[in-house]
Amino acid sequence: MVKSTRQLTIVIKLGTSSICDEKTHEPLISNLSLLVETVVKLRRENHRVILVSSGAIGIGLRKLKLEKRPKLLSKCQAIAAIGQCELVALWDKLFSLLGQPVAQVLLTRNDIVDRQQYINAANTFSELLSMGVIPIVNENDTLAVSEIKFGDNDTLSGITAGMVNADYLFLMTDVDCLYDKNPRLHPDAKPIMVVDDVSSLRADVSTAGSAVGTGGMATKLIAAKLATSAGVTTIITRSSVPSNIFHIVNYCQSIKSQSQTPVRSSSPPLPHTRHPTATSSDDPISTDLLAAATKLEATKLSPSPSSTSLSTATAHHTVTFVNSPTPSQQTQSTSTLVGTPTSDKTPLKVPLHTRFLPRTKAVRDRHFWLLHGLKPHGTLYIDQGAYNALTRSNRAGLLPVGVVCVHGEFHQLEAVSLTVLRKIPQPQDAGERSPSPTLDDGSPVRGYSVVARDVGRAIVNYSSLEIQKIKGMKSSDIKPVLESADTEYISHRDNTAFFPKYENPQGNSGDSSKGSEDEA
Ligand SMILES: Nc1ncnc2c1ncn2[C@@H]1O[C@H](COP(=O)(O)OP(=O)(O)O)[C@@H](O)[C@H]1O
Ligand SMILES: N[C@@H](CCC(=O)OP(=O)(O)O)C(=O)O
Repeated sequence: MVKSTRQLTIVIKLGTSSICDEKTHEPLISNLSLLVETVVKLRRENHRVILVSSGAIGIGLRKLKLEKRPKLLSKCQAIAAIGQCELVALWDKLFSLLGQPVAQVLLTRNDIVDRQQYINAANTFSELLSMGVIPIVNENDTLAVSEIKFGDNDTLSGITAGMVNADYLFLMTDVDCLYDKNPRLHPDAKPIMVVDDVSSLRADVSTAGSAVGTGGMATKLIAAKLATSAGVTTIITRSSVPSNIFHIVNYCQSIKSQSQTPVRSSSPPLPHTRHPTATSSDDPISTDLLAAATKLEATKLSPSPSSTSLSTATAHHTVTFVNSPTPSQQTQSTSTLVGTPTSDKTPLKVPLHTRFLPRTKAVRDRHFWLLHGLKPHGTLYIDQGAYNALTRSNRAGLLPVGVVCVHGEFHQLEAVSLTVLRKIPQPQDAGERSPSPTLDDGSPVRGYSVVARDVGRAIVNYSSLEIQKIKGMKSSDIKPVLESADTEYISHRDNTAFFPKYENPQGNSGDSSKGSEDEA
């Protein structure tokens, strides 16, 4: 049972490797049944659950008695169509045995690029959840070609979790957690228990996973980054013991409630992970991470004044409670429950998992959609003045004067990525020798250097061709140059959004703005 006084929204993503056998592609009926039991228990406790289920292609392969995925896209799409039918029938059958209604939701990226359709999808989820139904989500593989594909269900689950403002996203897979390297290839891989910021994580996720899975760990990290930015606690854990979800949620909830209360100065030093080998059993493992994690989250809840600025922007610290266990710890770890006492002095029993901490300042609703629902069709390179104007507390829109360079071809009302450039100061004295500005850092313009790439998104009011003509100009020049000017803004402030790391750089009041920001 989940010890939460309020209703939680939990998104559970199950990868292909957890749904069907890697070689035979036979459905893993016992796994699926256990998951169904867990989800139904959560429902009976009044929590809201969404299942993101992969497996259409795997199940389709088995139905057609094919050994592996064909290379041809249209063949894969046909197989997915066959498999999806069987997959949802299987889920429906299992949930029906326990009287739980389900609904199928198939999405492509294109479906959520349009704001109204995004809202429609969010409203449908909301209705289904309030009816007590379990939405079962998959990518609509039959329609999705590369340009309009999420590409993997990890990303889709991250977007779904953000869309419904979930409390938890569980990425259930065939390993216990994230390791510092692939445990299938490296038996000495070390588990990573808590991640504060995915961007600064040091783990090798470059190697592929199971034969049936799509993205391996790399796409799980993308999903974790996406979901945590929306305030969703994200967990990677093994799928074969779904009831672990209860232990993990209880553990996280108790950390949350403890982090609201002052941390005692007698908190023990940061403990080490206790885990025998990289490829562990399914037994729940207890750790004594609670106090340390509580301490960490208390720090997050009352952060010290930030010293982050754009030019010096560094990622938050990453906490990876990683340690090579000594042989004595190895023996101890599987058998002893060493939870740090909670307020009621009960040790907590926690199965192995990786927990990605949610951002305290969550990106929600329209901003989440701008950053993650849209697909950028090009890049606008803006100067630092424009960046300051767009991110200060009384945010401005983007004017032509702040745009230095345009890359890609796009139409009006399409989305672009934003990159910030800085002008390299030139020596006053012409005789003074200084390094001539170069394009070494990948800057598209001589005399400028790149401060930060892909800091945010903007929906533009002018096409790339039009912006090429008016970039660097005053707004009053738009009409003479383009012969018409619907708006002075290249992008309205409601149509721009910045990733959390770049959202509010310190000292960016906009007061000292010059040039573009004067106008903005
Ligand atoms: N650093 C890592 N830590 C854990 N697993 C990793 C890591 N790097 C690669 N992997 C691989 O990722 C796999 C899980 O991804 P994947 O096969 O796509 O699963 P799913 O079908 O559940 O999405 C694991 O089986 C593992 O082999
Ligand atoms: N939509 C595809 C799954 C794609 C996918 O992301 O698979 P996985 O990496 O196993 O979660 C299918 O249903 O087969």
